[in-house]
Amino acid sequence: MLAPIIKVDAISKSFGAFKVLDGLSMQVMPGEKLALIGPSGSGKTTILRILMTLEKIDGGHIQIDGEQLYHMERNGQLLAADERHLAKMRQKIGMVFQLFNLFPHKCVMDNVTLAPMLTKGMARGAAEKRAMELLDMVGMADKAKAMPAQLSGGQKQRVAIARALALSPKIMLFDEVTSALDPELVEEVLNVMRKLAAETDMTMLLVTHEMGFAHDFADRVLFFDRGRIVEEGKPDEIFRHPKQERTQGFLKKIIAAGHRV
Ligand SMILES: Nc1ncnc2c1ncn2[C@@H]1O[C@H](COP(=O)(O)OP(=O)(O)OP(=O)(O)O)[C@@H](O)[C@H]1O
Repeated sequence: MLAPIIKVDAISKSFGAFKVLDGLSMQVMPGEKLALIGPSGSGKTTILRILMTLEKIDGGHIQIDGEQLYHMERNGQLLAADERHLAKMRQKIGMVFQLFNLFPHKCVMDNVTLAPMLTKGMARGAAEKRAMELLDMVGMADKAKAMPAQLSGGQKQRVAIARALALSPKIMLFDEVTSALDPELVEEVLNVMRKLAAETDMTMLLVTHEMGFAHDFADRVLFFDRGRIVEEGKPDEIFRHPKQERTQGFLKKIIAAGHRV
């Protein structure tokens, strides 16, 4: 039996008095392509940031690739995080953000090679060779010497994807990666993600408001509402035959706004 690569068990997370995640549990199998959908503020970004260790949890358990991310005390409190352990776990995961977050003063090539050289001690030559393969894969090999400011949003995002892949993660997290793009640039980024999904066996989690893409891309769709997963299923089940009223209401609004689901 294949074991889940991500196991989230009853986690909670509050920002001040506001409970963003409320006993959230989910499991992801290796190689699965998951879409996380749901209303604004339902906790989708927060769970990705937690998996990436950019946010800590208040309670619950997370296992990634067979190892606990955090250790808890008996009373359920988080023990002080072991930074070396977290750094090791973080290398299993790549994340692409809505706003690219490229290093503005570094060229495309240096953006991609920095992490492998710094965190894995990779030699420059090997890091550049790998970076060129990745830039080629996202169609950006001819821009290796360009600075981020010279690129379109779609090009920046494709570089950000190459950069996230440079540490050869087992899991890739995509947080609304096309939301900040002009409409005509969305497709070039989605095409890279389609290619990644088709050509690699990476586990991919995608937070998106592009329901049409979520439908085509995902093996399984999770519908989030108020910090919990209210419904999950295959794309056709969720998009064509949602069972829960809240899922139905959410999709109705999306369709009424003229979007494809
Ligand atoms: N660092 C933070 N400090 C305070 N509040 C936060 C922080 N991060 C997120 N929140 C709040 O937590 C809630 C959930 O945010 P989250 O970004 O996870 O939702 P989301 O489902 O991804 O929404 P969206 O689709 O709008 O991105 C929001 O109300 C947000 O304002």
